Amino acid sequence: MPSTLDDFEVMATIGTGSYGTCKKIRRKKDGKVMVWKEMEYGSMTESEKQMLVSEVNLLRELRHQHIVRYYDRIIDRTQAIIYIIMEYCQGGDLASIISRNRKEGTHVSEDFAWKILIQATLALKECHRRKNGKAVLHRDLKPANVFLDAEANVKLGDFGLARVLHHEHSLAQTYVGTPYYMSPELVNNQSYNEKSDIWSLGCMLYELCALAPPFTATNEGELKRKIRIGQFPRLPTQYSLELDMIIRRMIQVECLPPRALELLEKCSCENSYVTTE
Ligand SMILES: CN(C)CCCNS(=O)(=O)c1cccc(Nc2nc(OCC3CCCCC3)c3[nH]cnc3n2)c1
Repeated sequence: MPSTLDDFEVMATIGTGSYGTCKKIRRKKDGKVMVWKEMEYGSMTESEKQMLVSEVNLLRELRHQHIVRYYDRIIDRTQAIIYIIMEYCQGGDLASIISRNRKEGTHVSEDFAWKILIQATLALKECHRRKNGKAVLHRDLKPANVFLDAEANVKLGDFGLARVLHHEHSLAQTYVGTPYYMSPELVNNQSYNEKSDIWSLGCMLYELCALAPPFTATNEGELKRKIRIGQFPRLPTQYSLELDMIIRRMIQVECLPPRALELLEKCSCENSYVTTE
């Protein structure tokens, strides 16, 4: 029996992203707390709607302890809105942690940084594991898309939605924001691939620790130049050389960054945080 909007009650609006609004909801039949993301599709062309359908179908296939679980979708054809129903992450997002640390002049611990690194890399490994020849790329890895559950375990969110967003009519096209995590492939107008996700993950982990992205600039041209050069400061000295080195491996221009699997092999000799899969 497909879900309908009446099966849920809205508890609160969590926020609005580049694709629409995210609301905290409760399923009436059992009280389970979830979220739904509302996306208007009225201005999409047929091919863009097809892309949306295929991205949502890909979300349905992603089942992993460190990826936000997709539960269902409801299509309201009268309002041309699709509601994507997903797992609620009680711990919020990393963007909120970074902005709080910036304000208070504090830093996440080394243990926390390793935990996020390993769990997010496990999530990417799962997505990049080719399923019938088609890897699922995130395409928009950033602190606002990395959530935490009640035990501060990573839940990677909003997979694939970025591709839907960058259709020519979407609001996201007018979405402002400097692309600090732009990978060398994108700087050189090459196609986005798994290693672009790893590059963005490295930039995100760097910002989690240093409270600033590795590459900053006042305009896109300067940012692209800095990314091509690929030099950035070491993490704050409270963080180990090992952590700095592994993040540096992910943000490498000359030789492409490692794949998720290579990273995890490297982590397993560094730390005992690697969760058993
Ligand atoms: C824009 N900011 C001020 C955000 C304020 C809100 N803080 S926060 O740190 O995201 C926060 C606070 C408490 C709970 C949750 N849980 C949560 N949030 C999601 O998306 C948030 C949404 C992402 C796009 C932009 C708008 C917000 C989820 N997606 C799938 N499961 C989700 N669980 C998040």
